[in-house]
Amino acid sequence: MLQKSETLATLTNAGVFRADRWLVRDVNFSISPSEIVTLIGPNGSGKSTTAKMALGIIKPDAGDVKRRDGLKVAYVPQKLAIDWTLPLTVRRFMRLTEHVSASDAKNAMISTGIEHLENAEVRTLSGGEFQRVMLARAVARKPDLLVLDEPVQGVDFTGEIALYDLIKRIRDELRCGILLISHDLHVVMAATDRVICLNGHVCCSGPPKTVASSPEYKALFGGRAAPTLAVYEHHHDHTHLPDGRVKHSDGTITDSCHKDESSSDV
Ligand SMILES: Nc1ncnc2c1ncn2[C@@H]1O[C@H](COP(=O)(O)OP(=O)(O)OP(=O)(O)O)[C@@H](O)[C@H]1O
Repeated sequence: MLQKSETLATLTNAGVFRADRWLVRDVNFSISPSEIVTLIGPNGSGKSTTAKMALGIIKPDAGDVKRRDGLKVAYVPQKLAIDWTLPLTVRRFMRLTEHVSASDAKNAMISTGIEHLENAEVRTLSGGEFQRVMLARAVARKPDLLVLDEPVQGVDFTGEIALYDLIKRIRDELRCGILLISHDLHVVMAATDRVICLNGHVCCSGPPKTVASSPEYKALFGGRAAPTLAVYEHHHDHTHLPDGRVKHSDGTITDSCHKDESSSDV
């Protein structure tokens, strides 16, 4: 277990093996209080699997995952299995399955701007409203680590910026670490401290490049968002074999995704 003053979660060479293959392998990163880390990568690259390791939902088959002692986590998954034929108000949904006080639920609704939806039926909400309700529900738990899997799905561009602004504000208010998952390079994003690019393993990681000078982005996201908007460019030019080795676009196979680090050409 990590001590109170240390990082919230640390993954060291962590990997998950299922159905005769590594879903992710050799994942190394940590997340600290008040830090926003974004996992990006194509579909099926292991973003959700990695986040679930950080949360403790999945145990690593290789390497190690350490979480701070007593860490309180909240997770907004990509999909929710809820029977929407049942009538359910936002107020009830906020406290369903969680030990959340009425006042914490109310405060979370206020801080996420959904107070006016308190008596609305969940099944009638728009995509963007539902995302906010999900976020409010997670915030009400006052987590140390908040994991949001594709938080902007179904949200338009203007709504995306508002949602990212909100995520940043939540980080400032709760001083929690936030692990975001996105497969969309174009929305990597106004408030990210660090980007981790996954493709079965960590391809690269670091602070996102600022694209404040790009007129297309300014036009899309507006002057206020442009200075903090970032994009991370990366080309996935290799695939991962079931045994963990890497096949490059020229057909060579090595142990590492960066060819110059290892070469066992076949
Ligand atoms: N329990 C499991 N058994 C076998 N394969 C699995 C299991 N869970 C996930 N996978 C596979 O592992 C890969 C990574 O899945 P994961 O959900 O982590 O990807 P992702 O990067 O979050 O994808 P997306 O962007 O599509 O949400 C996928 O190919 C998926 O089909």
